[in-house]
Amino acid sequence: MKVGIIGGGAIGLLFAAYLNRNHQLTVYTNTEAQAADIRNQGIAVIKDGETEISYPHASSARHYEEKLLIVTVKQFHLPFIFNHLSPEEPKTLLFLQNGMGHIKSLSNLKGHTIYTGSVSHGAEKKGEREVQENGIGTTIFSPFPEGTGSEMIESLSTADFPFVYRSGWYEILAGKLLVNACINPLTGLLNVRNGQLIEDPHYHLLLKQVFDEVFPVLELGDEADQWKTVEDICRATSNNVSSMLQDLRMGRKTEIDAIAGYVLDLASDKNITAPILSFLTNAIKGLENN
Ligand SMILES: NC(=O)C1=CN([C@@H]2O[C@H](COP(=O)(O)OP(=O)(O)OC[C@H]3O[C@@H](n4cnc5c(N)ncnc54)[C@H](OP(=O)(O)O)[C@@H]3O)[C@@H](O)[C@H]2O)C=CC1
Ligand SMILES: CC(C)(CO)C(=O)C(=O)O
Repeated sequence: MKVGIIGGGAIGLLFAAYLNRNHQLTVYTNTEAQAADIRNQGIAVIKDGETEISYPHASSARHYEEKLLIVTVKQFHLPFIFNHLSPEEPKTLLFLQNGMGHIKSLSNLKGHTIYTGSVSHGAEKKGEREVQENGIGTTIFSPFPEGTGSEMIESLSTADFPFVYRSGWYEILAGKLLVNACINPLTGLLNVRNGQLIEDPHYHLLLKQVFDEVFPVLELGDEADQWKTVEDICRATSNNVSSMLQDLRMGRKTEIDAIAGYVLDLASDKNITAPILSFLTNAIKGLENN
């Protein structure tokens, strides 16, 4: 099957390399220079010190031919992508962004079949055509705002790179948002790997304070279960540099607005104050500026 991946970042490169094993892949990059690099030298996936190269097609075109497109750009790139997707013929679109800042605008994207995805793979971009795999996870996909499964997306699934269908996009995305709102700003501010948030007793306390503020805003399931999930993810991704810390280290804009900003807006709608999250948001924005 022909599959297009929009965005040649950490997640885009990882997905392109894995899916290219069984499908005809095209990675749509932001720049022609990156597309040429990928066409000439392939994508290098570094895992446990070993490097594997794969050769999907790459293009910097803004017209996407494939019926299935996986969108792996950051939240703040999406308005540009939406402008190019709107006039396209009906397609199946799978959006893999963390956070929920994009949810309102997805409703304005008419004519396409839309799925949201929650990704638990860990990936770190090491160069224009190099990605380090920090633990393979799962992609949970859900129809948005409602619908059924997708044979096309299901056919991507393999034992070592699974795609799992679950209805109920809100619970899936809000569950991931809770995790990201707790882990990403703190790791960004403290400049620590995810595992340190539970290994150091002081950081662990800070993590719990953020959780106690975010949980009542999102109103998600059982509190003890959700707290355990946050701790488990810190443990499972203990060597990961969170995507927010990666962005800060590379001098890039972070997804703080799509993650903490979304929670703060929701808190304000519900008349809940969230001073710790507000503090963290300003700290991250200050770090972005500097
Ligand atoms: N990395 C991870 O482990 C995880 C990431 N995610 C989510 O996945 C999404 C992507 O993350 P990640 O891959 O780390 O981010 P990156 O910043 O590494 O990648 C985003 C890519 O999109 C490219 N891009 C920007 N605009 C366009 C455009 N118009 N057309 C084509 N490409 C474009 C960027 O190019 P350029 O660099 O030239 O701007 C960049 O290569 C995020 O929303 C993140 O929250 C979710 C789970 C884990
Ligand atoms: C789950 C976590 C925190 C893993 O690093 C992540 O999604 C991210 O870094 O954005």
